[in-house]
Amino acid sequence: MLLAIDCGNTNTVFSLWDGTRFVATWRTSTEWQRTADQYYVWLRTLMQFQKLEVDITDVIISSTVPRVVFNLRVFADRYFNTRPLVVGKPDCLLPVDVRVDEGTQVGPDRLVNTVAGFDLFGGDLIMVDFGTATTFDVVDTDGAYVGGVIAPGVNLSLEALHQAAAALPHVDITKPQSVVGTNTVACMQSGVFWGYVGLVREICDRIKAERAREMRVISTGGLAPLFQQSEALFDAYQEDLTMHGLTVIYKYNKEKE
Ligand SMILES: Nc1ncnc2c1ncn2[C@@H]1O[C@H](COP(=O)(O)OP(=O)(O)O)[C@@H](O)[C@H]1O
Ligand SMILES: CC(C)(COP(=O)(O)O)[C@@H](O)C(=O)NCCC(=O)O
Ligand SMILES: [K+]
Repeated sequence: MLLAIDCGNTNTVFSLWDGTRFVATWRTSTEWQRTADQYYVWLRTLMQFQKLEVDITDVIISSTVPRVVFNLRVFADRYFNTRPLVVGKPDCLLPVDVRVDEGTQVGPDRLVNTVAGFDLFGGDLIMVDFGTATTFDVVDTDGAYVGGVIAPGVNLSLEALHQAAAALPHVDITKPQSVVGTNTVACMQSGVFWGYVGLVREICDRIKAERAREMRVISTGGLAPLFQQSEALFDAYQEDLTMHGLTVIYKYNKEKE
């Protein structure tokens, strides 16, 4: 059984994959101080709770936080006696090219999203991932990652307003009833929600114009449905995109062994 770990700047997702489907998925906050033993106790408890008696033989990791990788490697080695595949490291092969400026360390999550997108939808894609940051990954006709865009995340934008302005409260994002807010919370939600709708539309239009071709826009991440519902910004929404990409990369490396 494969354990796939997707570590973002806010949350880390663990999924068990039996070769055809995900049998379980758990989420924890990302903390680089967490030790291998802590991961194991946490995972073991959840597996017992779901009465999952499975043998984990392989581990693959994608992490946008370099510091957590050390403890996750120890975790894989100590408890599952396996050397994990770590996306972005030279010994983890990718089924697609990466065409960016020399020396650029592309976020592994963006590489994984590219692989997943190409596998599910083919080439000429814009993958939009609503994480801590909102990333746009441009997938070429042949599946290559050719760059993209990084924007502040939805919650990060709201949090920045709260942090920087004494009179602005902590606010959760929802779709506002109208553009003109008649209270502070509504004003903040409007700024971020409609600002984001504009941001996504403008960036996608400009990418398509710059590349002079039609491209499909695929969204992922917890907040993607909020924008999809009203504004039809995306051609498709794919919930477990990053996890899917991890399984594709795992299979590719197994075949190459
Ligand atoms: N389903 C959801 N509804 C609302 N907020 C969400 C949902 N999923 C994630 N978030 C929020 O979106 C932000 C990014 O989360 P996540 O996608 O896990 O980021 P990352 O991959 O960077 O760790 C966080 O602030 C998180 O609390
Ligand atoms: C842009 C990101 C912070 C997004 O991370 P996330 O929101 O998923 O935690 C991450 O992909 C990253 O650190 N990238 C490195 C720079 C680059 O991709 O060019
Ligand atoms: K992510």
